[in-house]
Amino acid sequence: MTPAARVGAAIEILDEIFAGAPAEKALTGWARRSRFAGSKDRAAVRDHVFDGLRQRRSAAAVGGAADGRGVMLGVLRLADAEPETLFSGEGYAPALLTDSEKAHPEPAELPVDLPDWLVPHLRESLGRDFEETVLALRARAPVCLRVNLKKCTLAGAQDVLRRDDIQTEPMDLADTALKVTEGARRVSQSVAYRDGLVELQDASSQAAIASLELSNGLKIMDYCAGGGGKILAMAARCDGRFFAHDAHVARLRDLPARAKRAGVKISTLADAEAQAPYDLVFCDVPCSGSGTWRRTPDAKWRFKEQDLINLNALQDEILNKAAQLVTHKGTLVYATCSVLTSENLERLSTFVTRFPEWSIVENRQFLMREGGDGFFVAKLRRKSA
Ligand SMILES: C[S@@+](CC[C@H](N)C(=O)[O-])C[C@H]1O[C@@H](n2cnc3c(N)ncnc32)[C@H](O)[C@@H]1O
Repeated sequence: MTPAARVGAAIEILDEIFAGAPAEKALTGWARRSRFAGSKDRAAVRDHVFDGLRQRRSAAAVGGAADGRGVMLGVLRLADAEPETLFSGEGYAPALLTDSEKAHPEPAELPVDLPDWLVPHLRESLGRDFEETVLALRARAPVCLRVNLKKCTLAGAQDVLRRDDIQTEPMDLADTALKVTEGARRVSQSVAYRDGLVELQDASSQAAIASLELSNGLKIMDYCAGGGGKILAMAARCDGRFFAHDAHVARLRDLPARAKRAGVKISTLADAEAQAPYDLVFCDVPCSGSGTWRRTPDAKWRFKEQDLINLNALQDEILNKAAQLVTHKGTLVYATCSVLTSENLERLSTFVTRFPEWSIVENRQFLMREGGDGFFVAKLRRKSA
């Protein structure tokens, strides 16, 4: 496909998404209909579509219309690309720019790329960091790897990755984190990945796990384990007994293979109580994902006020249940990939008000300016411990 045809495809897909289709479904549907598109074409089209979703409002303001064409035109202008060469009207390229598109004035100020109802929530949660976070949400997220210290050093992993033409650099945020600077799409086929030397994991999550200062011999439960990213990171940092649970058991299905690759043992449990109590219960609760909206920009436009209310109730319920699984002197960890106070400190103050025997020992909000995703982590212990 020509660069212009890729832009044309992105316009078509964005229109489907704006009409209500989920982004992944629209992208897969297009790929199925477009057998001529190779893997590089699919990746380029996906990048355009995700740029359009991240910058939906600002790009529409710059492009002069809120449809796929206006948004793509705006995305290109915001990136200082030359849309005239791509909107050529030739072959599968978008139609030539109209006079009014060409003359569309630059807006004095770019709108915030968030649904209106969310703006005050985010402004209140982030205070002085609001503007910077809004800007960060417009940009692509870095691809980060976690080096498995049980198998190799950072430098050793970099060497093995280099042999597969994957270039990386260490990140300040976490002692295990590498940022991929070249060859990101080759990671999942690389020797380093296949042999369990590295896993894909955002640097803030890695830093959150490092902050737990885990010691050998602990019995640890990852209560909302999903694919198991957090328990794998914990198991790589100490020797202990590791358990993973998820309300949706099917989400744990990849974990045995990932654990094997990493050279660690993790038992999956449908009933978390079966092996309770635990020295540490980690709750990576379901959340808005606001700290990761650079990676899943469709999610921020779909997220509704009622979703936040429902999530807050679920977050409270999970904390209440998980607390009962912790040994008397043990630690309860609460984490989200969100920057919204209502999902973070507010949940913890609701919890300690209801259960005053617990107190918050430590908490940290990671922001995108530190190099990783937005992420929140807090440690709680019983006052009598
Ligand atoms: C943020 S995700 C976890 C991601 C995972 N820790 C990782 O690093 O890949 C939240 C998980 O909580 C699970 N979940 C939802 N409700 C739950 C509940 N009541 N109890 C336990 N897990 C729950 C979801 O199925 C989902 O997999």
